[in-house]
Amino acid sequence: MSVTTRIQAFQESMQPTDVGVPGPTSLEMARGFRSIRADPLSFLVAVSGRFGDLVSFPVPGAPALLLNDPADARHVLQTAARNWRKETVQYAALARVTGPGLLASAEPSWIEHRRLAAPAFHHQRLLAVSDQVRAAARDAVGATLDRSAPAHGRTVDVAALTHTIGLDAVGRALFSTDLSGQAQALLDATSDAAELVVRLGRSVLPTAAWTPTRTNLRLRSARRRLDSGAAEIIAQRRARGATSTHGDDLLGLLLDSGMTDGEVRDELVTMVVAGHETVAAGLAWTLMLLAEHPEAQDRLRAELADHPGPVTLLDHRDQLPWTRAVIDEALRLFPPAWALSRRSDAADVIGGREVPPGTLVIISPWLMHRREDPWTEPLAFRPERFLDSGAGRSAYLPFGLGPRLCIGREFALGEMVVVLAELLREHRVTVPAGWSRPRAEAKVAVHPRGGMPLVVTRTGGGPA
Ligand code: HEM
Repeated sequence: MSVTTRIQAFQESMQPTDVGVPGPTSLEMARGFRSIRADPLSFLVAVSGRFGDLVSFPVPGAPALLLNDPADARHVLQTAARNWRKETVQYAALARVTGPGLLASAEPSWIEHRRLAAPAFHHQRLLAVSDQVRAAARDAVGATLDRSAPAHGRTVDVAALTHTIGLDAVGRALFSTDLSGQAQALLDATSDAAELVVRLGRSVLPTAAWTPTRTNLRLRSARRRLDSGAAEIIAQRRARGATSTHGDDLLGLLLDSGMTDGEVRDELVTMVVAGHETVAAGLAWTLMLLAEHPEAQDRLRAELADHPGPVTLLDHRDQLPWTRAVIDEALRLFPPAWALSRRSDAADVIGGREVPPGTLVIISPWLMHRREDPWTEPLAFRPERFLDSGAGRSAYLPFGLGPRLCIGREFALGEMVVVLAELLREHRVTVPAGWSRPRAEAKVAVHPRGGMPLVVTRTGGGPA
């Protein structure tokens, strides 16, 4: 190929592919670059308001589309899932921390690891670890609030509290390990890694992992710290020895599966990253909504009073329907996973348009959950929506859809119910004087910027 032909081919590959879908121009994107980066959630809301359910972004090469029609999302994530893989910048960035673990893997062989891990999330196992999750919640609530929540109330950053519980619950339930010795180091390393992953996922030019940029160096340091945490957990378990098996928790299943230590490490770090930040953020927003809606909180406390026995990770929709509806509605308004991305292997039809191989799509639960159809008054907090017929469920995907649906869904929902029960049975949360909501910041999870300061008051049990 001549130099001129090569230059022409390069120039063509740098042109956006027009598939006849409206969207912002390159100039608009360039002008809005800083604000888009600072607040991608508002950007997504603005472009879908302006261009509708299918929006095209002016990127070089194959099309990049934002899909906000529930039927299109279902097509990509479920019906045609085989054609839409996780081969995207976001997942490549995540894989720099987690390796090709379950969450980031774009390979069809992901299914083998999913099958190996699945028994750790089966119903029987979740029932068995309910005590551990309850203990994680009780210990953290006790340590934070017994000191600091007198009868007249005290302001507490509940986001920090839910982070501690989230990490401890993963450690106890999935690895039968007390992570408290390395909790701060793991929390710091995962939050550093998460921040850097987001930065890499949003950067315009991909940087090779070996280039000594500041981000790469910091990422390497976070990864080293996570590696050493994971290595310690694996070594401790191996040191216990195995009679016939290493145990029936997730770590035992992985060690018995014949995976290499490197592969076990990837799954372990995946579960730490995917399993604590999301639940912690979801709980912090749930507590905020309950503090803003005291009547909903009183109803929840009354429901708990009618159910004095220990709460398990399962059966809460029957036993504590209001509590569960509150969680469902909080995950609608503040879905921790705010954007899912996929790339097509082969040509397909999306929203009636033919799209070529290599098309990137972004599906945002944050946007989908704010659609006026089917959600009436979508910004209002109304847990009742989830008590009845299931209206709106087609546009509800806090845990994704299809074969890549969150493996930790039942664990996460159960953990959230357990934590609310442990905290709110004997405490009330209210908003501090001069309250304004923390900004929703889109990192790996949508989390409250600067924490979630709420006033926690001891009630001594029963509705406040
Ligand atoms: C409220 C809490 C949680 C939310 C909102 C959430 C959300 C999600 C979503 C949306 C996906 C699909 C991503 C995609 O399709 O691109 C996902 C996948 C995943 N989640 Fe969760 N998650 C939560 C809790 C957890 C927990 C507690 C764990 C583990 C302990 C976990 C582990 C995973 C894993 C391993 C995957 C990848 C599954 C696969 O591809 O086979 N998540 N999660």
